[in-house]
Amino acid sequence: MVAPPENAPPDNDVLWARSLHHAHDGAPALVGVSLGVRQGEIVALTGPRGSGKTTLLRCLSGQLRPCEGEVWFNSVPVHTMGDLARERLRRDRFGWLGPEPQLLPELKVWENAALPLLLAGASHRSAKHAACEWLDRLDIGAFARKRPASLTRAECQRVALARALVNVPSVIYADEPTAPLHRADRALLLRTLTTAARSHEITVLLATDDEATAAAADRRLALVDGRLAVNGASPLPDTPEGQAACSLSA
Ligand SMILES: Nc1ncnc2c1ncn2[C@@H]1O[C@H](COP(=O)(O)OP(=O)(O)OP(=O)(O)O)[C@@H](O)[C@H]1O
Repeated sequence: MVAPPENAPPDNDVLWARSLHHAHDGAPALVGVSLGVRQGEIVALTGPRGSGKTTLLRCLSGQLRPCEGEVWFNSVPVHTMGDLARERLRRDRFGWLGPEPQLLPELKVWENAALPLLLAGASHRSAKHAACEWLDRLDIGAFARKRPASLTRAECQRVALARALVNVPSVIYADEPTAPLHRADRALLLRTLTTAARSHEITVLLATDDEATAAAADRRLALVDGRLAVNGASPLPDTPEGQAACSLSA
């Protein structure tokens, strides 16, 4: 039997971070953020513009290596992984949904939605089948053979959600996913995301400054100036006590 790594996190958290610090060009964006998230939880990450939400999602998803601190996914250290391993992890186990759909204009809608499966080596036929199922659920199945340029922005955002869900990832990082949408489109996108997450036990980290969007989550975490606040109180200092109290698992 392989011994667990030293200082490994509790194994009941799918995602766990300890004392994350990150600075952009010397300006601090995250200051001692520690958290743990259980499988299947939907957690809203709230806070004003510039409070560090995107930076935290990027560190947790392995897109950005934090200046200091640890990120663990299913008890595997992400912060020490090489670039290739992190890319594979992001492709196979994580989904990303940002405020912009970022679709590839030369690909058809279904190909955009199927991209994570195609990149992972799934057959064309099974990837298309899975992508079209999600597109149907999002009421855009009729556009499967079109190019993104012929869709509205809200429809493109639904394609981006289908792409995030298509390989049924362990974790979806959603960064202000409803920000560019009108109210009805927001509701459909959120409903599909949360329904899919609950039925497939997908963990969701949802960064938002929109109250209605945050209300769809099981729990909230507030970031203020790169620090986590606890229950709306002032952010705790970056001490062992503060880190412990900041843990989402507490
Ligand atoms: N690539 C970057 N280069 C330089 N500074 C950055 C970069 N990304 C973020 N920042 C700065 O880091 C801080 C945190 O930004 P971040 O985008 O993480 O916050 P946010 O809460 O997601 O805000 P927003 O809602 O505006 O995206 C801000 O002061 C921002 O200006």
